[in-house]
Amino acid sequence: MSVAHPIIAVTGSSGAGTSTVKQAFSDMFRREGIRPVVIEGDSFHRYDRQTMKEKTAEYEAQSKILTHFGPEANELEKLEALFREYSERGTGKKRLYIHNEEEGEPYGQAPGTFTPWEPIDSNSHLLFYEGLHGGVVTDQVNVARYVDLLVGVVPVVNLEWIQKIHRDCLNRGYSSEAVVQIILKRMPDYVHYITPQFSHTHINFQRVPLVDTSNPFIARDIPTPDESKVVIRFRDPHMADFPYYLNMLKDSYMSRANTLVVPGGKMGLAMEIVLTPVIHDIMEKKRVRG
Ligand SMILES: Nc1ncnc2c1ncn2[C@@H]1O[C@H](COP(=O)(O)OP(=O)(O)OP(=O)(O)O)[C@@H](O)[C@H]1O
Ligand SMILES: O=C(CO)[C@H](O)[C@H](O)COP(=O)(O)O
Repeated sequence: MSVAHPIIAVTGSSGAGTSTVKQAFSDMFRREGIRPVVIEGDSFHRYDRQTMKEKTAEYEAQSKILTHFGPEANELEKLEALFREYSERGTGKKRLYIHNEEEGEPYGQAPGTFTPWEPIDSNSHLLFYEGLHGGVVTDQVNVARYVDLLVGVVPVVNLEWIQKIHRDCLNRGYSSEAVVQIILKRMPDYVHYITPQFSHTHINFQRVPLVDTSNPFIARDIPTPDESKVVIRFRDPHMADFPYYLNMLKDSYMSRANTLVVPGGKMGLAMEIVLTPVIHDIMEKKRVRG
């Protein structure tokens, strides 16, 4: 945690919608005049796509499993070191993992490769992380302890899978069968390294569909925002101004003392209403400290 160099992290599984939520944050940052340094979680993968394929085969030959959810396929020590360095000095290094042709074009790089490490803007107001491991804690690393605001994005799992299958087939060139195989293979790492993070988060946004998603593997469409609700859970209810939220968000209600439910179509607005005061507070403390 750092008053001078705060870190905001959005953590969630692959297909949860963290990239979509990143857009909501970038709108808030723009409106508030905040200059973030943006870190993508996938840039901390340990291997490029070709090496990952080779390593996966080596693991399988030894009856072991290597997946992008677990510590062996990610440089979690480097992620922790970046968060530590940023929170102490506001400096560090970043790179990108290129998923497809479109992402690679500006860099002249092929899908499945990394851009070179480069120093981050040393005049940023805060670090914003979006990805798989923003709140990870293992025997070796504790990334969560450096994060000033940790937000979980967690659709119920059937919806998460539908979103992943759609995105990977449409934008990343995978077949639906290949995505199902990846989901299956990642399950142990999902349980051990992804879900425990949602106990460290300050706020979770969980999208719950109101249409039948009982067989996510044949679903043709992602349930729309209007076909869903969003459950927003605060670890510390004292950080929440529930009367304000209930007043601002039509048709919202509380389902528990620390939990707000809003219509799915209001997810963006709810994020803005809930998170803008928290971000203001972080920036105000930074300003007062000078
Ligand atoms: N609230 C939402 N309502 C409708 N569709 C959504 C919502 N959030 C995400 N999606 C859809 O789900 C898919 C996955 O979302 P997104 O790419 O943001 O996931 P991600 O968590 O960033 O995945 P990865 O970490 O693998 O990049 C996208 O097709 C996106 O349009
Ligand atoms: O979603 C993921 C992790 O968040 C991807 O599976 C991972 O980044 C590997 O990507 P690719 O299959 O494009 O090489």
